[in-house]
Amino acid sequence: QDGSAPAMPYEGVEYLVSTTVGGQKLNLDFDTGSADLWVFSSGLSAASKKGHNVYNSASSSTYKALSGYTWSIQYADGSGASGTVGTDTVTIGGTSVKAQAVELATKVSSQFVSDGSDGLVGLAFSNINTVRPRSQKTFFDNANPSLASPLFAAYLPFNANGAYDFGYVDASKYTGSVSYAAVSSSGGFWEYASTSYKVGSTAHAMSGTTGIADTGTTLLLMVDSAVSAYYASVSGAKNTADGWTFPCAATLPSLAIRMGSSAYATIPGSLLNFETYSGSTCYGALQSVGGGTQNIYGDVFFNAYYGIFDSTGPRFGFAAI
Ligand SMILES: N#Cc1c(N)n[nH]c1N1CCCC1
Repeated sequence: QDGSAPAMPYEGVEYLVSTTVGGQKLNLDFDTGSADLWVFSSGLSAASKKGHNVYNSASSSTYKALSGYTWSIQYADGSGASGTVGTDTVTIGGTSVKAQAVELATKVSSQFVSDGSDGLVGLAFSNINTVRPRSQKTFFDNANPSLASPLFAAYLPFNANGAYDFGYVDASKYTGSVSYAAVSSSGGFWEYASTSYKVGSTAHAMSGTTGIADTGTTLLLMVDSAVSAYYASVSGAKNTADGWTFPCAATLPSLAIRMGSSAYATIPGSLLNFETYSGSTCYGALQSVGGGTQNIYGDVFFNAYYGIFDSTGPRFGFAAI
């Protein structure tokens, strides 16, 4: 049951995909960095529901409660949500899963109330799903057996409509050839070795570092050694309390990231200026991951590369768009 669903850019911070849950339409944030499918539900306070589409299990004829099951998730950015669980039919583009675990939010943090999404579709590995007493499978894990090829792909062009393809690689969405990085899923992420990078044409080691392909994060978050080396080449760059800024007039070098043991993915300088910070000062799309040795390659990466999440291996494929 292959299919493709449009992904609409929202305020430059995420891409939303129209998804039906029990016949009810919601705009969900597809997140390859987490593994819970959760939705704004009728059980939320009126204040939390403001501005959102809300799923009401009582009006779905195909909803089944999972009695006594709960979920609670905290994201690295401090946001979070929690609630109860049931199953329902979830349809994304042409791909449908009956009895998909749907996590009903009865509490959401303020970041989600002011965000454009009506919930998330987690597409990381099911071993990090938060449902208790028994963890639940992701939409991709459930759909996988019905797909022609056991994979899905993310096409997220900068400030333009993109797509998530399920079950096939769409050759019309990229140029050149696909390179692959071997994935280790033990941490629950689409994680691969990422042990060097280039600022412009100058290569630097980044030993012992990995990267995760994370469509639920907006920016490129990397270890401090790489971020400092990058901005050392940008005159006027400063590390402020809010993160790295630089003069908007600066010419930004490209950043090539080694993916697995093979090829580099090159992010052009044009994609590394995220937004105006204040006046003629701009804010970088490359920021510090804050600690540890795991880089988070978010939407900015996907603005330059079609990403293929292939459960054979598993492996992560990338091809320039
Ligand atoms: N923090 C964080 C985060 C991440 N690393 N992947 N997805 C995230 N979120 C999805 C919704 C809010 C945060």
